Amino acid sequence: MSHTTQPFPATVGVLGGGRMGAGIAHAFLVAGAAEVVVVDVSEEAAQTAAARITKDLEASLTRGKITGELASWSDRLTVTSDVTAFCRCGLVVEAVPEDMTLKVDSLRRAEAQLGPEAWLATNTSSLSITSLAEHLERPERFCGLHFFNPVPASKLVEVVLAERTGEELAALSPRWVEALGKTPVVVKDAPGFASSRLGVAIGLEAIRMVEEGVAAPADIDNAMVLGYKFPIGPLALTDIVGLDVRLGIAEYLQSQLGERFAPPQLMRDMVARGELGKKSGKGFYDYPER
Ligand SMILES: NC(=O)c1ccc[n+]([C@@H]2O[C@H](COP(=O)([O-])OP(=O)(O)OC[C@H]3O[C@@H](n4cnc5c(N)ncnc54)[C@H](O)[C@@H]3O)[C@@H](O)[C@H]2O)c1
Repeated sequence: MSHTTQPFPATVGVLGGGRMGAGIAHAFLVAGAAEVVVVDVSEEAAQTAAARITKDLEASLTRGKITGELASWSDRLTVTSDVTAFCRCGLVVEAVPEDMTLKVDSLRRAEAQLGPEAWLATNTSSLSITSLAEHLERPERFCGLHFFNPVPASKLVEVVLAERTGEELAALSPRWVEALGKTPVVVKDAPGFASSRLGVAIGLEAIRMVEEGVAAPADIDNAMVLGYKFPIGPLALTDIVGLDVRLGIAEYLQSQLGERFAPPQLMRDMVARGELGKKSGKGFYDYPER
């Protein structure tokens, strides 16, 4: 697939090559970006990110989602700890951990490398895009692109428009999402956007039900899957997202929307014990083979 047919910039940057960043890099590569530049915090983290993206590409090849030699994809991928590599990007998507101070610092460092015509986006799950934009030089060129996990298999991307997001970007960004083969949902910047607010509320209530001994995790999940046609139960989904990630989002929503988002003690205890869900091998369920 040629990048020239795509509405997104030919060279796309991703800041933070963790679970989401690697998936976002994979999505732009597969959709035909001429180059994807991933920047992580250290050389070691960059190597881990490169291995993660290569593994995703191999999986897509094995499943027949993409065809050709691995090299034809990996040759268009640059992974580095040097943020100046963003200077050739027309769009950078930030995907560092969910921490306001870290996000502001990271976005400012990325923006400083970009040309005046380049676009900047954040993959934050819950932080205010309008508040993040206050720290940027060009807030009109900044929006939220909220990808879902796992990125290759997820069809949804929330396009979050902040108060100062410009009209040009508001018109362009949903077209980028469509070019990735995904469906854009355009939302106004509000705590939790359209998805996390409701998804986290259901997840927290399910955890409170485990805490109160109402039912076992599998029974709570089955009630929603079989009774309400959820594709996956709220506790299994919390395991996939990561309890630590969800705890951070819940704390933020609590601060913005009130006590109904207060994280249950069980959730705090599990995070403190390192039971983070699928990625740690244990959450509400056990994952012997990660
Ligand atoms: N995990 C999910 O299900 C999910 C879904 C949607 C959105 N998000 C959001 O995506 C973002 C990333 O989440 P994740 O699950 O990929 O986290 P993660 O911990 O897997 O990855 C974060 C990456 O950022 C890197 N990093 C840390 N500090 C950095 C810095 N200063 N500069 C560059 N890189 C740095 C880390 O080394 C790591 O590779 C968060 O904002 C999260 O809320 C997560």
